[in-house]
Amino acid sequence: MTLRIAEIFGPTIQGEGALIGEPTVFIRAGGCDYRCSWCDSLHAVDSAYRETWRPMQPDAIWEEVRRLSGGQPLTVSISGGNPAIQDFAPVIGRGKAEGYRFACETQGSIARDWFGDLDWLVLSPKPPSSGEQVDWEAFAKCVAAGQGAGATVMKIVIFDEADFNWAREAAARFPDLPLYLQPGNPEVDPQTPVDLETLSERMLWLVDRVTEAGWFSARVLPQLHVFLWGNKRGV
Ligand SMILES: C[S@@+](CC[C@H](N)C(=O)[O-])C[C@H]1O[C@@H](n2cnc3c(N)ncnc32)[C@H](O)[C@@H]1O
Ligand SMILES: Nc1nc2[nH]cc(C(=O)O)c2c(=O)[nH]1
Ligand code: SF4
Ligand SMILES: [Mg+2]
Repeated sequence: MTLRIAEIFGPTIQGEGALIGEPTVFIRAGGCDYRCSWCDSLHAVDSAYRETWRPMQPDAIWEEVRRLSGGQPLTVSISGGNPAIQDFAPVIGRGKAEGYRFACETQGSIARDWFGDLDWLVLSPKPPSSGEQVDWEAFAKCVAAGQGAGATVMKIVIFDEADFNWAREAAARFPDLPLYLQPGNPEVDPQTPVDLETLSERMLWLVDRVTEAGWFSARVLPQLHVFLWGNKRGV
């Protein structure tokens, strides 16, 4: 069995959500069933990049993670694209046998049995600004598939007032999931430097909105890696 892999990189730090700041190696799967208007990982989504995705056996993927981490167990972050398109069970199995932990980032459109093998399942339903429409039945199946997982959390990207209002309703559907909000980064071209002032303004706006609304169950975090490295790949 081979998997389509866009990149494997690290160790770096997890820049988003519940595990922010934690050293991690990323496995980025190629291919996505969504086309978010502001996707910051188009090189793992757009079929124009297809020929850059490597077909890899689970053993080869695992060897690369082990090499990058020097054989020292850490948290492996599986992202994409949508990693749920493919079967990561064999990779997770190999890693867990060696004491590694696993987190996975997915939009929650496709449920997988292996979600239950994860230490962290990060479900990131997409707000209106993405141009995508959430299938809440499929999303609920992802939550159910993650039951055996160490923890399942929700992470929502917010660009504007419409996204904010949508996020409040989305969060209310799953009140038991710990909730992370992150401001959207409007500049996703790897060639264009990010404007730190714009990012700070967006973060401040979101903090203001959350506090004004008395939304005290939410945590608001920036994309730390974008502040540090902009849209550079492989970090
Ligand atoms: C690139 S996606 C890959 C995993 C999966 N497809 C998903 O969307 O959850 C990883 C995370 O980056 C977030 N993201 C993508 N583009 C972004 C942007 N322009 N600004 C802020 N977050 C973004 C997504 O919402 C998701 O939470
Ligand atoms: N450092 C770092 N943190 C991240 N958190 C989520 C990422 C992703 O693209 O899935 C990401 C990424 O690409 N780099
Ligand atoms: S679901 Fe994730 S990887 Fe797919 S297009 Fe949207 S942000 Fe990008
Ligand atoms: Mg990213």
